[in-house]
Amino acid sequence: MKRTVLIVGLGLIGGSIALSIREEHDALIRGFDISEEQLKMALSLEVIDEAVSSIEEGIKEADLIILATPVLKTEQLIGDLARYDLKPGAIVTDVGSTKTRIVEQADCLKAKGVSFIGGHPMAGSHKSGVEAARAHLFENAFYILTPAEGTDVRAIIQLQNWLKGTKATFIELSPTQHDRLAGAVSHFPHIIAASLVHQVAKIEEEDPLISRLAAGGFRDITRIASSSPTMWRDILLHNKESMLQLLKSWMNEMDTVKTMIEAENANDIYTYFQDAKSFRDGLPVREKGAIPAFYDLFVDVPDHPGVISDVTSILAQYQISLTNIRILEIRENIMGVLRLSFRSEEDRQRARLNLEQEMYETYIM
Ligand SMILES: NC(=O)C1=CN([C@@H]2O[C@H](COP(=O)(O)OP(=O)(O)OC[C@H]3O[C@@H](n4cnc5c(N)ncnc54)[C@H](O)[C@@H]3O)[C@@H](O)[C@H]2O)C=CC1
Ligand SMILES: O=C(O)C(=O)Cc1ccc(O)cc1
Repeated sequence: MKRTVLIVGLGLIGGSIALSIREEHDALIRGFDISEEQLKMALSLEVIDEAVSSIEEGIKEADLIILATPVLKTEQLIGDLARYDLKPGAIVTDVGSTKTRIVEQADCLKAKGVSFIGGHPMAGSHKSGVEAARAHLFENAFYILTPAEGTDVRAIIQLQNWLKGTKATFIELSPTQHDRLAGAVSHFPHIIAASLVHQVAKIEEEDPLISRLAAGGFRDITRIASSSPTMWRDILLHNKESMLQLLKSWMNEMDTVKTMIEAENANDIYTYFQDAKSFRDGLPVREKGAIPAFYDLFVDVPDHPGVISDVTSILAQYQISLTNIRILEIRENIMGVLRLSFRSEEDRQRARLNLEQEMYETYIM
């Protein structure tokens, strides 16, 4: 019997995840959306195999449940799930742009015999809706997972396996670190983009010519102001503390700029732009986000059933979390290589030590 996936919220992200799962798994993909129109569109674009008429109907058989709604809704839906019967061993995840409140709320699923693992694919677009969904939307992007302490490592690996069609790079962060970093590189820039647009809209009331001149840099920096207001309202409300801290330091920053201009301090103004240019020019280009590198360990493995579960159970025994596992070059009767990715250098070294004690050959490139 085919394994079953339920996607709740069939918009840009829910639709893209569904398409990426389809690329790698022969699973039955069912979907639910409060918008009848999105649901019909998802069916006709073959993003899902079946529509369900309620979440309760969809979850009974689901091995994997993906919540892909705006984050306040996701928080509420997790509370609803706790009142239903879920399939034992099922994995529940979300794709929300914030993590702390969602992971806290998911505490209520702990007694349900399922694993909740928070997730955030760090790529997307200002477009909404299933018609914009693409299987390769997340390729080369970071996909952040925020498992709560004590989450079964096997469930994390299973989830990464479900999501391997995204071709994203998985990293694990704590929910608070996630919200602090995503707050600065993703959430706060949306406030700035919207405020620049508001500023120009106000000027337009006096001089309508301005919007015809608003091209080039203004268009680049404000593209994200065309994103879904519902989604960004929810994100700001969820990540309130980070937003307030960032607003405070932003205002200090603007005061510094104001002082430099008032004083006509040419050197300081030059340095301000030069330092920003150097930092921006040095951002990683391959990845779609600016998150630090992860730590890979390569392990030679024989072509033998059970070898992967042996490696992962050694790591689990020493409570070392993996952020990614990939099999490289496995062919019949030939030694293969496992690439294990860790969150920190310390985790990588501990993994190396313990695997070598169990006679595995490891190396770092
Ligand atoms: N848009 C982006 O670039 C990214 C968005 N995210 C996160 O992904 C989530 C979804 O965002 P998008 O797909 O962009 O939004 P979207 O607006 O394209 O899709 C959201 C869908 O959820 C549905 N929905 C709302 N309430 C519902 C409910 N109670 N039950 C069932 N369906 C419901 C809507 O009808 C809509 O079809 C959000 O939490 C967002 O923070 C994460 C990464 C990137
Ligand atoms: O359009 C863009 O560049 C985005 O900002 C996409 C995006 C939106 C929300 C996220 O949580 C992650 C990425």
